[in-house]
Amino acid sequence: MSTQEIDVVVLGAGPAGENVADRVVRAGLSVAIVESERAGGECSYWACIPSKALLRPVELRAAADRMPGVREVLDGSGDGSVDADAVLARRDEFVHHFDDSSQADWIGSTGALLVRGRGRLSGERRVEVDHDDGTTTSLAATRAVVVATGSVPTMPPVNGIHDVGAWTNREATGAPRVPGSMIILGGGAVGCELATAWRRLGSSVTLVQHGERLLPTMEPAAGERVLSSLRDDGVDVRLGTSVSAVRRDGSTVHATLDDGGEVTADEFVVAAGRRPGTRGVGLDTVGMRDGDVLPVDDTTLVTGVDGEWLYAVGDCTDRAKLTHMGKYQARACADVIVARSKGETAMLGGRYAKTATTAERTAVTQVVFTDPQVAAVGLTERAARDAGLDVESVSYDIGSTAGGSLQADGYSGLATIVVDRERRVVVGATLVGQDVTDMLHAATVMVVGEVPLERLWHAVPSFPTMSEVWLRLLESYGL
Ligand SMILES: Cc1cc2nc3c(=O)[nH]c(=O)nc-3n(C[C@H](O)[C@H](O)[C@H](O)COP(=O)(O)OP(=O)(O)OC[C@H]3O[C@@H](n4cnc5c(N)ncnc54)[C@H](O)[C@@H]3O)c2cc1C
Ligand SMILES: NC(=O)c1ccc[n+]([C@@H]2O[C@H](COP(=O)([O-])OP(=O)(O)OC[C@H]3O[C@@H](n4cnc5c(N)ncnc54)[C@H](O)[C@@H]3O)[C@@H](O)[C@H]2O)c1
Repeated sequence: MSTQEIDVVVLGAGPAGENVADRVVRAGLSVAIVESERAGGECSYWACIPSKALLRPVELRAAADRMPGVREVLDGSGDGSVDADAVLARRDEFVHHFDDSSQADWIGSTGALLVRGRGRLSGERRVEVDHDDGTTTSLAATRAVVVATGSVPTMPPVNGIHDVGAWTNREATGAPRVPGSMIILGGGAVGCELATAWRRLGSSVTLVQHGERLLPTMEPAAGERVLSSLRDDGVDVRLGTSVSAVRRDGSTVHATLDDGGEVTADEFVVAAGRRPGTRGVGLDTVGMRDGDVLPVDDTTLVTGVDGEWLYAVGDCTDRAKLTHMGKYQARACADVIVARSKGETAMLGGRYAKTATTAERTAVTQVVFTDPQVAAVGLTERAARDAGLDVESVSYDIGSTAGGSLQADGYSGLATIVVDRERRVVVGATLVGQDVTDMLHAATVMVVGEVPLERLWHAVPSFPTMSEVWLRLLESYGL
């Protein structure tokens, strides 16, 4: 078997891997990117894109129902209904009917070489790719190997879970028709978004979350408001319990809850978190354990492996498992590889060097597309206190701004900032409400820029927009 030499080999053509490849090629290095399923990764076909394609129509319909003069001309029903078949058809367009040729063409257009097959490390700077036809390609990376193999769903220890045809995010975002009913296990972002979408598309939904809160890593108000909205929609939310056993009896799944109760449905959906997709990736050939998280430093270099040649980006690092954060890591990773290849290592230092993933620790951003939406950046009050910061948080009702009251009748929303009292800067912000997603970036700039409150005072929000809430928050803090 001959070995092909190439500067950089990337394992996995999800959003993180693709972005490393694109940026490294643009800097003049040669790149092979290995993909075992579809170019574009989980995000494009079974995660971000199809879920948002399901959510946007039901969100828009709910917004229209909050707007007199619009709701009356829709269909007169005012019941929040949408044409589910049309929604599913549009979802199918967004995932290109699972055809990845346009993504593959894009990779080709960057100048990177797309290698179809399952890649695995086979020692220092070596990668072997097993193809479907039984052949193997051997690659030698002269500069670097980047692992970007994403994540896979966690299957909790529930008796019978492997025998009931449980759905993961794949079946749950790709369902060809609206299921009559479903039980969703897990009340994180996946569980809450799927419950919102499928309930409003017509399914009966039971959501089981073992903690006392939905969206437990976010500010408490986020989970509380999403809980209240899901219950108003008719979702049966069970908090503080889990499923101990499941069994399928014909078309019905029976789930036994920890408290002894039983719920039944057509489908059982697992949304209980994700673990790094590193099984069979050959980590054992470079001194790590197969299936482990890939620990990285702030420059995305894998720690504990000598020679500065192995990097990891995206979900497989088990940091913030979000597409945009994976792409942020990817940009840093590419620039680090290029800098090392040119011997320009002096530029690698510094908290705000382009090659540092500082925001991973201080300014992770996330939008959960429930109704209300939740948009958050940086630290929650609790996380800030746990980090030893002296903080105070203030909240303001977005519906009390003129922009909020114009946005929808009875607009309900809450904005919260977490202020570092000593430095007088915002270290975290959370917005909960209709149409708040695009307000997040203002908060992100505040947090990353560490803009002092006294300077923020001069960032005058336009009237009448919901951004006036930023001014009201400063006033509430005492400015
Ligand atoms: C239902 C759902 C909704 C989500 N919604 C959002 C959202 O709205 N916004 C957001 O920011 N994030 C969202 N996420 C998270 C987001 O999908 C992930 O953070 C993102 O896909 C991670 O990108 P990645 O490139 O690290 O991995 P992936 O997208 O998982 O891509 C990894 C790629 O590597 C390939 N691969 C794996 N092993 C090998 C191998 N050995 N050889 C070759 N190729 C291999 C895989 O086939 C895959 O194509 C959502 C997740 C889920 C489950
Ligand atoms: N819009 C977005 O940004 C978006 C949307 C979906 C997913 N994602 C990302 O994808 C990743 C995976 O999301 P997720 O929601 O699957 O994971 P998660 O870890 O965020 O949430 C899983 C939830 O399931 C609960 N849980 C775990 N085991 C359970 C059990 N046995 N019984 C009952 N509840 C149980 C946990 O308490 C937790 O609340 C996350 O990192 C998330 O941020 C992002």
